[in-house]
Amino acid sequence: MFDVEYLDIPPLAKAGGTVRLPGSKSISNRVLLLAALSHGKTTVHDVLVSDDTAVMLAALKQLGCSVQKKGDTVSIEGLGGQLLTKKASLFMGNAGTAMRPLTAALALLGGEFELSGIPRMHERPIGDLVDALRQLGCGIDYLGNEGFPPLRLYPGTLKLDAPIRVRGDVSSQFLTALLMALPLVAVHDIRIEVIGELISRPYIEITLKLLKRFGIDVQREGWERFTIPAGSQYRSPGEIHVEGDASSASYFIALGAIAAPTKGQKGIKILGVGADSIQGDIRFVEAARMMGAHIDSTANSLRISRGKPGEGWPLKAIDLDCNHIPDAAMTLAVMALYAEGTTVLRNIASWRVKETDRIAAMACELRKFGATVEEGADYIRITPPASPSAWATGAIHTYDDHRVAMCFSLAAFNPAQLPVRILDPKCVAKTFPDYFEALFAVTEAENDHIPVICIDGPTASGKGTLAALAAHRLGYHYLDSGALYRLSAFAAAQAGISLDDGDGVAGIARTLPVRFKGEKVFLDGKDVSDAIRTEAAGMAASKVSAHPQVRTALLELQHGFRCLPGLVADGRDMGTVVFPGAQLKIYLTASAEHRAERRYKQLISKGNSATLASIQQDLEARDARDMSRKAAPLKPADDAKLLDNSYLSIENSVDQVIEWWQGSRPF
Ligand SMILES: O=C(O)C1=C[C@@H](OP(=O)(O)O)[C@@H](O)[C@H](O)C1
Ligand SMILES: C=C(OP(=O)(O)O)C(=O)O
Repeated sequence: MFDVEYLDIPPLAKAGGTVRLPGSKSISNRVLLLAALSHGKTTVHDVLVSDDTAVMLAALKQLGCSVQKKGDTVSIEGLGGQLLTKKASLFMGNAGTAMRPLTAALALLGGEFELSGIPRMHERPIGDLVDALRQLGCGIDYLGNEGFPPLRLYPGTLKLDAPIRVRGDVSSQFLTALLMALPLVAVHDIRIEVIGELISRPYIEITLKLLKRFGIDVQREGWERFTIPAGSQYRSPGEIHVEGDASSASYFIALGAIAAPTKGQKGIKILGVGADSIQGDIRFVEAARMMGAHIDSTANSLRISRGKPGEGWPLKAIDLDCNHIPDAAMTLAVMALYAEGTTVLRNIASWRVKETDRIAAMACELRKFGATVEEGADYIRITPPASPSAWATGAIHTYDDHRVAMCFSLAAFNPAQLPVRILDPKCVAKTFPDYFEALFAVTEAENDHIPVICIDGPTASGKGTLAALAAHRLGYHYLDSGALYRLSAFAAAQAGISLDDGDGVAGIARTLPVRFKGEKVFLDGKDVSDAIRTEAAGMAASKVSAHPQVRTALLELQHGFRCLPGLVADGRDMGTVVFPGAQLKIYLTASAEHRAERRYKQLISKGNSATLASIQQDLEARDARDMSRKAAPLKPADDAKLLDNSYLSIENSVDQVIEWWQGSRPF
């Protein structure tokens, strides 16, 4: 997950490859709760691992359920409809699929419970569900605003003979909650009547299908009346698999529809959902086809490619009732930026009461790209920028809404080739923590568009720490090029090659199996961070780096680190030789005294003996050697910014780098 303040996505050009989707949120949370309510043990495979399922699992544990989790497999020992814990304070985050069904189940099972969430959860309606549960005799108080969480539940006297009426026009989750909870108390037939036009109907289909898997056969008449048969009993299916998330699929379906294919790839292949999906959002496929996407499907996979010019590309605008795909429809709003004509998405009033007011949010953010947007109480009308030059870009505010973050990443394919900034990208953790990693794995940018920040400077200037921290702040990759020389020397020595043998060392350097993780370095999977950071290894590195053959061999290896979304590279010739076209070059210095002092402290803290004077002497000798060598001598690039950190803390140095970087960005 990108745990950064903002993520800058460079202009993207192509897409291709295979995406394996995380598990469906709607199925995961339903199955976890049903497993907890059933008799017996249920093993759930391919469960979604995200914020929304984490709050559900935490609540189930608090309620006394035994939960074993190993990766995306969860085993739950069901409570068999009996709560072991009758008093708890449960935090539901912003998960509607946890808040609403747990409220109903706990209200009916009886006990003293408080259910709360993040501030936005306390603005998301729950009054219709509370009204229905109060008809049943459940004890429920509002702890904040009337009609909204947080709630206090307490035991009441259940009245189950009259039909239960529930409104269906604000959220289908209220009906889902009742359908999942009422089997717990179905001593005789229980009737539910839906008042008002039921929205988001396919989610009720998911509920009914999963209830069936757990032994409950709900009878229904259209969308108005549902009956839970007397004597219904939850039975664990033993093992159950969760499909990939069809709403999450929408971003990659859209990607295949708008991106030119990468060489050798036939568009995007999605594994985990397909024609057999029980999720309503699979019908996003139909909408994407209407807009021009080519989509083939199997039972549980999809393949998407962009239409030929004039036959599906640019996309065609659509006018669509999206009530059946409320979540995935947000993706259509961004696809509309690439369509000819005006797209209208209708019957989406529920957008206003989700993670944020999604109609207002989408309108505001789409306008940042130059689109003309009209919003109504229950629709949004989008006309894209008139020409490539009319496109603009901006920092996309994400309102703690995972879908806003995910769908606007697709704006990086804009024809003006502008980068897109996603603020607070970690909000995707609600349903797809590794969304951006998955996106970058199947997208390509033109090489020059992938940003590189170079930090060059003499030994002990602190450039490694600075570069690693700057990379961390920006979510960029990090290349410690000095380590490559150290690694080459280290690997050559291990292979018995003399450091004076330039060709021999170059042969090793060309295929170094190296990986950086923070400030740690791995060679062939082994952590060699300490082994290559000794003074001796530094001297050896300086020696091998003087061989031009070694520098050439490492050049290609270093270029390979320029990957999406960007790179921070530190070394001695990053800005002058390796990445001469880098977007930002910094030459970091500090006085020899300061550098010697830092190195001295480092050595002493590691238990080594050293004298300040000898360190300073070595350091000056190394500077002289690095600056006077023929191949890529150490010097600032002509366009480098000079940063003397003799009197700066590391935090201040990072802030300075980020400030310069920000200054070069169009946001
Ligand atoms: O039942 C479900 O799993 C869901 C129902 C939908 O909500 P509404 O019924 O409130 O539209 C949907 O937006 C939400 O992401 C998940
Ligand atoms: C509306 C959504 O979430 P929730 O399950 O919290 O309602 C969503 O995921 O788009």
